[in-house]
Amino acid sequence: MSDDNQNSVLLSNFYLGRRRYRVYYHRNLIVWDSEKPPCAQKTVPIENVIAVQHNYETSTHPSEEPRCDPNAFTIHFAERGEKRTWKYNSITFKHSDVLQVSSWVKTLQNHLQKFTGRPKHLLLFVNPYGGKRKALKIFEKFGKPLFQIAGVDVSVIISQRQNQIRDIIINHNLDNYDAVGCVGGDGTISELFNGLVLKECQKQGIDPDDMSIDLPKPNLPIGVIPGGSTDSIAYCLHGTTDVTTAVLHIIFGDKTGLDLVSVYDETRLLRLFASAFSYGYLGDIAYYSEQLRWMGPSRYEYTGFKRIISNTGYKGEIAVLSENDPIGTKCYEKCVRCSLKKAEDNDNKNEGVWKTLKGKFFMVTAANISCACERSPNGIAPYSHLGDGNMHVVLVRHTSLINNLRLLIRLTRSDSNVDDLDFVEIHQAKELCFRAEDMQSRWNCDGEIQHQTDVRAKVRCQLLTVFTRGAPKVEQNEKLGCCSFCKH
Ligand SMILES: Nc1ncnc2c1ncn2[C@@H]1O[C@H](COP(=O)(O)OP(=O)(O)OP(=O)(O)O)[C@@H](O)[C@H]1O
Repeated sequence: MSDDNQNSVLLSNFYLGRRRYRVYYHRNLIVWDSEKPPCAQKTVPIENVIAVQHNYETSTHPSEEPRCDPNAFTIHFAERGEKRTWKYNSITFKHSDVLQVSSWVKTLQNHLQKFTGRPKHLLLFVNPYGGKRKALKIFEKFGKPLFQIAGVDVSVIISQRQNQIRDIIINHNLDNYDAVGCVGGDGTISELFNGLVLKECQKQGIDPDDMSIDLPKPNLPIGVIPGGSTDSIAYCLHGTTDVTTAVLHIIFGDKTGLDLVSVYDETRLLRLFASAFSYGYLGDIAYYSEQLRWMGPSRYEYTGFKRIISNTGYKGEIAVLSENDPIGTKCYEKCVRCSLKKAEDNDNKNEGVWKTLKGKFFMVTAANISCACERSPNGIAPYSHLGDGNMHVVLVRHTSLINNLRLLIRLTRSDSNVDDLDFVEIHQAKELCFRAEDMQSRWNCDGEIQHQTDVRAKVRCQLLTVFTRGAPKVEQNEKLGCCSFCKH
């Protein structure tokens, strides 16, 4: 914001119904307080304002265009709700002097134009198949009205098959859009960013199968609106799976860098993931639950229970490339660790030391983010950051059924982690290499099944730009979790 905007002052008395309010705008804050008791003051930073509009009078006949009411204007804004959410609110002020009204509207609209990162033309993919199959309803009810108020022109594409979103992104010209987004779960988001990175590779003539090459950064930011079953990526980005919060995060236009991890077999790039890449228990859940999709999200509880009872261990060898970076802080809004990485302008030169670990594992998980979700409020890797250039490799040794249950109970609680269990090891890594021995499981890659077992993976620091203001810190007395088995 320029100094001009910082210093400009507006002060007027407006009416809200019959009550008179003193309203002023100074230093990017809109403040109103009632003149008579009960006194109530409200402050809205301009960055939380969605739109400022003249009011329209309802026409008396359907053929008549609604007429502008020159004596009233509305401020549409966002404010903090419960449990890390944002909610929408609005206030309409009236004044007998039309000049007062138009001066406020003009000034505030001018100030809003300074937020140049706010998207104007959004291409939004809706997956009608994921989660409880309500993604379209979610968009119609929570997304569309807010985007309309904010003046975001949204083009909606409803996906009709698996991988269609990825194919559309790769094969169509997206020059008319300044952002892309989706309503869906982790698999839908994965299609979106896999498509964007491959498109950029095509454009720049880069071979995506060459692991030693830096992958190009897509130039379109992405918006993530939860509409799947687990919605772990949305939860980690926004701190909640509340849809209104996700939509407001797109409208605000604030962005952050998200690491992606590219996974290869011997010859080619298999896929990029943003959340978790998991072998053994969670790989089996992805594989067996896909056949029970008709059950909705509860398929994960059902398959999870069956797999835990079977307590299968898988032998394998894993090598991790680690730098001597300390683990121990959580990733919240305005994360210092992630912003330092951004400033370093990471060039993916992965220096560090390779460590090799062998054994029989109940589960091997590479977590690019904490993988928290509604059912696992801390996630399997609570200290994994959105954009610090590292993944956390969580190794769960094959052990007793009781220990597996201890692990799962810990995962579902908001007051405990898994890192102090003696059969769990966590390694911070920039690269990993896995080789399966004898009996083989599958990999679960952001919820999608990957059948190749012997793989290599490499973190691509802040390859993706996503709309979010980040997840605020959880208050001590806030309860976010429930108790059921979790997919991640
Ligand atoms: N019209 C469609 N018909 C069938 N599959 C589709 C369609 N559109 C998208 N898909 C596929 O649906 C799969 C599931 O989507 P998604 O991952 O978003 O939901 P989910 O698995 O319920 O949620 P989560 O991954 O958060 O647990 C993805 O693999 C996606 O490619």
